Amino acid sequence: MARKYGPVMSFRLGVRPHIIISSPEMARQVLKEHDVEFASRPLFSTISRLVSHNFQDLIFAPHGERWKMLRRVCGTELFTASKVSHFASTRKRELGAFGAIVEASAKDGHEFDLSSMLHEYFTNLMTCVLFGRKFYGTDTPLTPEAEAYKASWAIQAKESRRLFAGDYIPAMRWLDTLRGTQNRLKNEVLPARSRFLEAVIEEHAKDFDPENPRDFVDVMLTLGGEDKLSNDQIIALLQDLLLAGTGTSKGTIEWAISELIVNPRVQEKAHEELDRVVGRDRPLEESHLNDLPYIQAIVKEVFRKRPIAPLGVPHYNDREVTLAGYTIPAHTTVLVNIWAIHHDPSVWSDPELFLPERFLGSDHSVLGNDFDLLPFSSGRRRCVGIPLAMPHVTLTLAYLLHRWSWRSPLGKPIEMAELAGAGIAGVASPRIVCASHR
Ligand code: HEM
Repeated sequence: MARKYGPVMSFRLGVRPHIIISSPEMARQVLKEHDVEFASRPLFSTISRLVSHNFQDLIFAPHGERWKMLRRVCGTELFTASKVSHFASTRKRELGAFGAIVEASAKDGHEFDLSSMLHEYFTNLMTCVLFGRKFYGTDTPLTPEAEAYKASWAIQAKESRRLFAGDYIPAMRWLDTLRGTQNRLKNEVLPARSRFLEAVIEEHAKDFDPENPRDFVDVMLTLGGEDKLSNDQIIALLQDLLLAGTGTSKGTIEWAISELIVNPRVQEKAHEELDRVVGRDRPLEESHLNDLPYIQAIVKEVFRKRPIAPLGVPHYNDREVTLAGYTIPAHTTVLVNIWAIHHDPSVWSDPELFLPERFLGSDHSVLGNDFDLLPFSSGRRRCVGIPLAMPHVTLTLAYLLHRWSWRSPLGKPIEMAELAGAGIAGVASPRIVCASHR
């Protein structure tokens, strides 16, 4: 479509005007030249209320004072280099627990469902970093409140895949009411979330040490002055970080392992590098990652070929903007087609091939400075979790390759189709794989 209609395509969905941007130059204009003007978010009544915890969060916040405060808290308190290294021991512990599960499942050449294991591992990793609790694989049964909270996630995931008629044609809002979404939201999702997370915050408040925070809730409780967060804001932020920090990393690793299975030459080169730098008899440590340029190139190539958020997160302009000669009316939803940019043959040679070598010796960055590589987007709304996402993804992939060789079960080739839903381009079917110990 991008090739047929050009780098700026406009269309209407009901009452809402949209544009889709599909070239690096137009992405630069939107995310850099006109960064402030396009820095807001469209509000969808049903779904926004659901995921934003009654419009208290960061991801869906319009560009304004509340967004600036939450973003500042993330940048200066949560995702600093020192906080990220503070959680290295949590990463090591959770990776070890995940490794034991893979080891047991891979025994005797059995096939197993890597997708559900990754889901549980990344959820545990994030909930430990956020509030020091695990939801999967614990010896102690979950409390009824924790079970209800976990169940509310499944409802949210299901509801957020839907399109709500009333968001596009206000006269049809009755249809959404009839479907019962508002009621499920009011009566099940929001109360379950509040009950569990309120209790977590109260428990933390009893005995936290500001000098030695155990997790993000402790850090948030130490904030004062203009950065002081209400309990509702803490809940909304925890919800955002859990939402943004699990499916994205899980999906990226699923694609990485899939690409390595269908590209055994690349997997072999990755094994060679790991054997040379780490060796098979030593455990892989986070400190090895800087010495693994080929693994890093694989991660970049996965981000390029399989961007997990192919249309990013929608941007929005509160005022009319002139963009490269086009008049973009106020209240337009702006989507940057990251997928099209990453597959543009005028920018990338053989874009359909999986070639990590294209990044060896190149200073191409995924941080939003190069507008032809935008897995985390760019500008003021760029992903705030990059400092955590990079070690989560790179360390997990290096660990999985260091310990095992990966292949598809005999007679069951890996399905490489993409499944788009709620803005995430996940794998179309769970990754059923075999792994042999190296
Ligand atoms: C593979 C991993 C990840 C990818 C590819 C990714 C990608 C993205 C993208 C494309 C956006 C939209 C930026 C825009 O609107 O222009 C975004 C926003 C965001 N991401 Fe990530 N992300 C990842 C992991 C994480 C993690 C681990 C966290 C935090 C724990 C996180 C937190 C956020 C938040 C809070 C926003 C909203 C920022 C705002 O609206 O100001 N992400 N991410």
